[in-house]
Amino acid sequence: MAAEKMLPQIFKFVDQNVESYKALLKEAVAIPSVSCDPKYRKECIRMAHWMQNKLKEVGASTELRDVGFQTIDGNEIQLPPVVVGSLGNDPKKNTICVYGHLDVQPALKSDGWESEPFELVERDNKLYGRGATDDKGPVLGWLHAINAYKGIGEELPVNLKFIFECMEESGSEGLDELLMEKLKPEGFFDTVDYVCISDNYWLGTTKPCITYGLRGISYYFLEVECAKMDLHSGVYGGTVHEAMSDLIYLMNTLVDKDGKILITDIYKSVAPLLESEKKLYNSIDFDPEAYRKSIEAHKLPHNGVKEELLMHRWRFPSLSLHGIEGAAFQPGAKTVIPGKVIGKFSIRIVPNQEPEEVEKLVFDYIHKKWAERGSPNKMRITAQSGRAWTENPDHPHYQAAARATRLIYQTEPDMSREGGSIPVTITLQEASGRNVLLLPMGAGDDMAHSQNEKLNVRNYIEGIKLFAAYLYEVGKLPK
Ligand SMILES: NCC(=O)N[C@@H](Cc1c[nH]cn1)C(=O)O
Ligand SMILES: [Zn+2]
Ligand SMILES: [Zn+2]
Repeated sequence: MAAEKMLPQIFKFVDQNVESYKALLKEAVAIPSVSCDPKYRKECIRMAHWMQNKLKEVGASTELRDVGFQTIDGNEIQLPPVVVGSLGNDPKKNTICVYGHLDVQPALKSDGWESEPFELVERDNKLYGRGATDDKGPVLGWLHAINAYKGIGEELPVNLKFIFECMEESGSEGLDELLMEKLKPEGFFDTVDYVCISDNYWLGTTKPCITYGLRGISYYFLEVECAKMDLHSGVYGGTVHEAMSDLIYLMNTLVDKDGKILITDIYKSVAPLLESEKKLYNSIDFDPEAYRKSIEAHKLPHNGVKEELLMHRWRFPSLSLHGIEGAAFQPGAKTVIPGKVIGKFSIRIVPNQEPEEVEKLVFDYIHKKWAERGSPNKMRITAQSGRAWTENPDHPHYQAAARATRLIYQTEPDMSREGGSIPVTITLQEASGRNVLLLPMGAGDDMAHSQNEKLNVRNYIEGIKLFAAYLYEVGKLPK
């Protein structure tokens, strides 16, 4: 069927099935697949099985690939399997490899959610729930787009390959090895022509974008131990070198009040800013004041200048302090000296910083500061890292995605980069040797990782249409 007829029929089909799309997202959100907490590991495994069944229902052949174990505090814990699948193998059609993740960040109602985080609730045309936008909604979007072709009795315009994991929020453990040491030698990528990931967001709330860069992440666990147990501060205070004081000292040496990272030589390998690149930021649709208001921040750094803010989000590294395990974080005046505390911080790394080089700089710096501190306590630092990624946005693949976006949103998408990280992106680029593209579904105010994460009904539904149109446009690219 010609495009002029087929796509409108698909869009109509999507509009007629909105309630079933919401119901499926509700089912997915109800599985608390929190990957960072071993307590929820069974749920991550359940999530992988759930996804495998959903893929089977759309006709894909699938398998669950074992990626082994993770060591936490000396204990081996089973990693969730990776869902690998394929749908169609017509040699005349292009093949797209779609990646997404079904694990989520932790969430408790008591963190400040207005409703239960693992119960999808609709308020004001927004679907609230942990994972709604990151990344369960977009992953389900692919299933719905495939189903829409089936629903109107049309063949898919492309072959599809799928990689869905349940450990992305925790460093994608085991996935790189699966891709490079198993799937690639087995020939999984031999037929892949394009790679597409929908796991990021628009820059703002109205204008769609297509994304060609991600920062990497280098995440640190900084542990200080002063005693084998927690101690009464009235009984022991004044008689021990406290772990928490040491940790706060170390953490306070990392970054200044304006966000400048204080680690020696950390900026040395950051790619220099080219004159041609500077111009790109100018044309991006980004309103610093609306951004400030959306997070209710008092003042933005870099004097709130749009270009500076975008550069510090996309192409310069940033260091964030995340929290302290073992600290008394609950309400109330707990008078304890923690025996062991683990400080958590991360650096979003950028081209041309390599994780190994950054880790070495951080370890050397922390050991130097520790020596200066002269504490008798035990200190240990460990890291897990993923690389930054950039792609060529002038590729026909990006032009196809731009055509699909224009069709759905009647506007030219911004070509954006993203401050967040999806560690496997660069591995997919290397494993396939193909152009990789990020096609976001959600809006910039979706509050992924935060309280009251949501996905606008409009973004979900138009996003499904966008995926269907993208499949069509890539189907038209020369083989
Ligand atoms: N939507 C992508 C995303 O949120 N990725 C995480 C990845 C992560 C978390 N911990 C280590 N890596 C991110 O925080 O960017
Ligand atoms: Zn994500
Ligand atoms: Zn995330």
